Amino acid sequence: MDCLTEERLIRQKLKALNGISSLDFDLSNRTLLVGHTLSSETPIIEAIKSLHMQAEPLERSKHPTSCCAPKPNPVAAVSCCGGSTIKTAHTHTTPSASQGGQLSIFKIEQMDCPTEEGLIRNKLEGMAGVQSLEFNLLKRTLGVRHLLPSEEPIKKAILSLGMKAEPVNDTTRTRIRIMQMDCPTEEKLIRDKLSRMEGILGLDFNLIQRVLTVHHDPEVLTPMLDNIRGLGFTPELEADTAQQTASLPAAKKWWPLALGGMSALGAELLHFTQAAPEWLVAALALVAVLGSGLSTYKKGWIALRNRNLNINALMSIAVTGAILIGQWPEAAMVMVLFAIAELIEAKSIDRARNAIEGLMQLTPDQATVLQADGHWVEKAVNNVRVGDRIRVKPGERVGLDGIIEQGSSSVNQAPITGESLPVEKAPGDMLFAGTINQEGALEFRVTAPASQSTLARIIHAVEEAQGNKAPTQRFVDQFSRIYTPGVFLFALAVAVLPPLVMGGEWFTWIYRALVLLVVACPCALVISTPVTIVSGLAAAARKGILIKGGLYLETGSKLTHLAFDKTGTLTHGRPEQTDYFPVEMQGSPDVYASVAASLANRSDHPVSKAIANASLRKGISIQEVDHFEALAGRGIRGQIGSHIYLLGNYRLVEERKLVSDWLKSKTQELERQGKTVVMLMDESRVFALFAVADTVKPSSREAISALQTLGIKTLTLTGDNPHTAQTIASQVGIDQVRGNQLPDDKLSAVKELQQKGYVVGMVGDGINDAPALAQADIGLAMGAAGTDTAIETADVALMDDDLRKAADFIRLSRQAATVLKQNISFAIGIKAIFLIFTLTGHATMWMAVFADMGVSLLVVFNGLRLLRQ
Ligand SMILES: Nc1ncnc2c1ncn2[C@@H]1O[C@H](COP(=O)(O)OP(=O)(O)OP(=O)(O)O)[C@@H](O)[C@H]1O
Ligand SMILES: [Zn+2]
Repeated sequence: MDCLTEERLIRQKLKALNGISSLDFDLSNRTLLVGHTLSSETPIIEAIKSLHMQAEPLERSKHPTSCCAPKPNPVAAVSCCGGSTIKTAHTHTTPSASQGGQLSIFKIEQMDCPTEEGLIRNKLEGMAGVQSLEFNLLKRTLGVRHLLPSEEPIKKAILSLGMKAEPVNDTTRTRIRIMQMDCPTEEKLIRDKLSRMEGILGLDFNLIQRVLTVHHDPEVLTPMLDNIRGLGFTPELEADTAQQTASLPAAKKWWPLALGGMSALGAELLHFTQAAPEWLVAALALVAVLGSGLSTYKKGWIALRNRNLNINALMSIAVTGAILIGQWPEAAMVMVLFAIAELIEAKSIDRARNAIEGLMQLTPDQATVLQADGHWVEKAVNNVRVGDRIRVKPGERVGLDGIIEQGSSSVNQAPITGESLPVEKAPGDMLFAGTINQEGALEFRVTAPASQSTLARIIHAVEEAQGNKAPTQRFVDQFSRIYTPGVFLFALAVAVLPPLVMGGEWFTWIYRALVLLVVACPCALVISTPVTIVSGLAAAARKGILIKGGLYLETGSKLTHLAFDKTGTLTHGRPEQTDYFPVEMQGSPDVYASVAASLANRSDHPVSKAIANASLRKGISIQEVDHFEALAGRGIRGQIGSHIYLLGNYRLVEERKLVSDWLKSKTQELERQGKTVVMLMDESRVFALFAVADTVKPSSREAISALQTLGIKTLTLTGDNPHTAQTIASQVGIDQVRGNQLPDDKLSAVKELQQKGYVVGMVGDGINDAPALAQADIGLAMGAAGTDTAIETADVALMDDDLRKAADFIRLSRQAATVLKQNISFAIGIKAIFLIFTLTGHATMWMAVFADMGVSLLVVFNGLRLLRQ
């Protein structure tokens, strides 16, 4: 547990347990303090285990606020407000036996459409020892969590489906000799560093041989070596490195299909004109079927052997059937049309896939790096290290993430934020890989290796998102699992029942049954959904909206409420001090200003920053602060000299019973002007009053009205006081306001709406929003480009600070939902029509294939339309 993702997971899991009163996360120490009334810690540990994390109890809490006297036997006792400190180990990169399974990742080149997914799922799901499967059709990888002693049975099972599974771990296992590494201290250092890296799947230390074996993604090799060097070690790659690069699938030959097409046309023509003997027609048809359909037959046979009725099996049966009843030209035409349809579909899916890969090509391969001797050298970006200094010329694309050290320029950040209006950048500002420097030369210091740049992380997240299925996708998968066998059985009945029972003609009814087989193909349905979702995700990414899965893309269309926090979301989050009133005069007013500034200087909270900055600008001196502490939702506390001071809001003054009439009316007056008031006090007196004011972002107003046009109810949940909150809310036009919200209040506000049946999104940026963001149906993070965690933890990450993107997201979601609905009703509608036509004898087989192909193409193109958004 070392990032907000895990915090969120655990929070959601434990919330469901009865008897848990509080959760206190400390990510930096990987500890979690649980306040609970449970008789033992076992349920907590079990719950965490179910998340694939390992929790070890450290001790009973000696928390000062605990109402319990220390117990003689702290472990056995049941306490009224027991606290348990639990240490969790981050294990999702190196799974251990204790979580019940091992994760093997395979690359399967032939697996790129839902047909293959279904085939593999059927085969593996029933297999003893297999626990769960995770498909990623875009990356063509399959993750299998299992209890098997080796990966061989899995590989075999996949091979029996005609596909080849390459274990990802084996393709990139690198042995690194590190001479300085011979004791556990060094092991821990390296383990800590590397296990946090993306793309590292496992670490094996051999301290005797001083060799570290790493299972990793090929592209992280360089940054990994750099990280090891960064720890002061000299890694040497072993000569016998077992590194193989997975071979690309051979390009499909086009001539058999062309030959098949010509032959099919020829057969049809000869048959129609009766210009040639029937055996020639049959021969031509056979050439057509074999030329265009051999691979369909192969795949169909494999599917049938595995008792799976996929499209290939259906087509093989239909075509064979047509041949058996002597419909040669028809069989040929059907097979050829089907092969062409498959080809076009594959190309269309590639287009959706490439839309994401296209994002990656935005970064240049080379960067100009400053050498120790003062020269500038062109280097591959993959070899550039964190800390290197890079130069970008005007008009050049930035190769890596970094912080500007020299020069100023305007930068087009559209590849990251989707906003093509250039942004002014000066020393100290972040620069992102993939963005375009416009008129000035810039020099910057690299802050992340190429593989970990913001853009790389966006692409990675979009790729992962594809594995996170939308509800519609699940529905379609399930539907097609029933639909296909259903129609198949129906076709069987149509073939035999009318001739047997009603004296129908065998030929007619068998033919109709064969047409039904073609109609039974759920291809259009199955294919349109992922294409639509991927297109939606890619279109969003290009606009600077990172959606973390089809689920959120779809849920976005159902949102009824959107909640915002105020600071940094509606406002700029950079308040300025506007007023200062010393309450008690003792010498110069600067005395209290200095005390307040000293405390404030220690905090990152925008209110504190404003107060510290105001004093610093006036040249007021800052003093040493001891025992500094943040008081959530209230303010801060610290010791200066021998005296303890507090700086915080009215709630803090009330709690210390230091309220006076003057203070109350002054505070309210300032708050009504939209200012935030904090006071400097100790335990017995209030010394001074400060007011700070934040400005509303011009885009917020527009964003709120755009949301209201979309019919979304807006509401503000803020830790700030209700008066200020109300003033700011009316400036931007927000419907509802709740002030004085502690993190838990924000969470219950979201919950309350959800219990009324609403679908709630929450936009926030601060720590105080984390619980509410987790509770919301969709948690949106703002300004994600600059922060590491936002991209990883939010459900939807808006790359810049522009709230209008929230409206864009909802609009895109609704479009995607519409396209999904259109596609599904269109696909099912055409099937229904054909069902009737077939039974009444109006449909021929090739019409069915033609219609099926037409529908498939239409729905795929309809899905791809989202890309152009
Ligand atoms: N470190 C701090 N320094 C000064 N004042 C603080 C500090 N922390 C909290 N406060 C006071 O407590 C109030 C609530 O703080 P909190 O962090 O919960 O919300 P916020 O950041 O003001 O608003 P939002 O919830 O919209 O982000 C602040 O408005 C401020 O008056
Ligand atoms: Zn993690």
